[in-house]
Amino acid sequence: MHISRLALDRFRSWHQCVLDLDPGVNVLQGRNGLGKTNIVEAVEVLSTGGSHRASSSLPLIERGQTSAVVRANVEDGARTTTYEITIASRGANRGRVNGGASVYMRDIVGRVPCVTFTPEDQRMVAGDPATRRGFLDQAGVLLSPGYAALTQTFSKIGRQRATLLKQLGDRNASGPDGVGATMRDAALSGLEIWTGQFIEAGVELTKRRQSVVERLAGPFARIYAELAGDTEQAALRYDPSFDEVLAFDEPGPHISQHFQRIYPGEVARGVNLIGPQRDDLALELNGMAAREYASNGEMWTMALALKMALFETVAQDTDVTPIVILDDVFAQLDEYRRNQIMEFAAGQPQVLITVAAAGDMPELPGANVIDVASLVGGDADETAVAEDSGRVADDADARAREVRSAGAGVERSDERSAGAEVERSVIERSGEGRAA
Ligand SMILES: Nc1ncnc2c1ncn2[C@@H]1O[C@H](COP(=O)(O)OP(=O)(O)OP(=O)(O)O)[C@@H](O)[C@H]1O
Repeated sequence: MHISRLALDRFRSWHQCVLDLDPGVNVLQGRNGLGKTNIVEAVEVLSTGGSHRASSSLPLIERGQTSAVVRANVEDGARTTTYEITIASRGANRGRVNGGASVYMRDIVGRVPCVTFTPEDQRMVAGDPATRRGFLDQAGVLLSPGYAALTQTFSKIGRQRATLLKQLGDRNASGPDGVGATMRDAALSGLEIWTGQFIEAGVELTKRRQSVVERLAGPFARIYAELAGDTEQAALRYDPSFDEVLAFDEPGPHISQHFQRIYPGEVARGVNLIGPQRDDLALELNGMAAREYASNGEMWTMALALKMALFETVAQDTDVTPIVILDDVFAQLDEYRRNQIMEFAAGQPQVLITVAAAGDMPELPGANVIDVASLVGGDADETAVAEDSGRVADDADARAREVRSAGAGVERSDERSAGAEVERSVIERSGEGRAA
């Protein structure tokens, strides 16, 4: 599987951009700040519904705009499929396949798997649990069908429950009176219902994550040993907040009792004190917590092994080899580490590399080198648009090319003009939350 054409509208710094990609190695080359990472980030979002450098949709949308669109023509054997996602500042993110019916974006993600390697990957070992949860969620989307929908449901329930906890805390602070007591009773019975739903969705999410970690743990330990030498032993373990799920066949009643014990604390702070939003991954080296024990180099190797384990597991479990993204790894990593990555990436069906200076790049014979500066701007003819939709583009800032997603795929304006598709899919939003 590989992406043959990628089109971005209003995605981060790109107002419009279309680029053709080859199977094998593609190098996106251009000076700092040109938008190279933004391009590969769009692929990551299409693939996993999330980005390693944004925790919400908003930063992904061009400043001042209300939505961004990413489209990709994906080649698989003789078949071309066009995937499109619309990221909205308000309302649900949407998706379409081959210009068909609008669906939730969460129903599209996972179909074009990619694994991204960045110099910041080391943070998965040394950083805070949220970074590791981000990785776990991306792995879940790629390895566990329906995972994105489950995390969305869980987040929604979590927000509702936290709102009730805050309300109860406010009432406690202002002291009970006649009206306050009635409202407090209503909030309490609401809390009981939301707690039940929170436990149900949380247990399901915990089980999914447990299964994902179990699948990654073996390859991770093996790959680490291969990279670092057999004497070092790395291990990956899931450290769930609902640890009752690991201990009991029927964890629900035990978690419920746990919630009763922590009720005063939750009301005082107005937050959900336990649940998958507090999960972590334990990364160990020779039986010790890697965060406190491993050297910088060892942490890097662990992060690399973790990403490679994800790549290998996705390829085996889904029969689709993920696209490999190497974002900025050449400028920021030493030669030994660059070589480790390149050895792994060489020969994969598609590799996207970003690089600022040509001198930072190793010899890559046969690579498709894309000058990113040539995608920025464009002359007046290139910004011409949309005749058949009756829309005349008056977008003086249009910096690149008009694109269109339809059954026939993502097309340049010089192949077929259009534009109304983008607006249409934005309109087809439901009132749901903004995550994937
Ligand atoms: N939502 C947004 N709207 C508009 N511009 C944005 C948005 N998010 C990021 N940018 C801009 O995108 C640019 C950074 O793009 P990107 O990180 O892709 O650069 P790069 O080419 O990878 O650079 P480097 O080589 O330094 O890593 C910055 O100028 C930033 O201000």
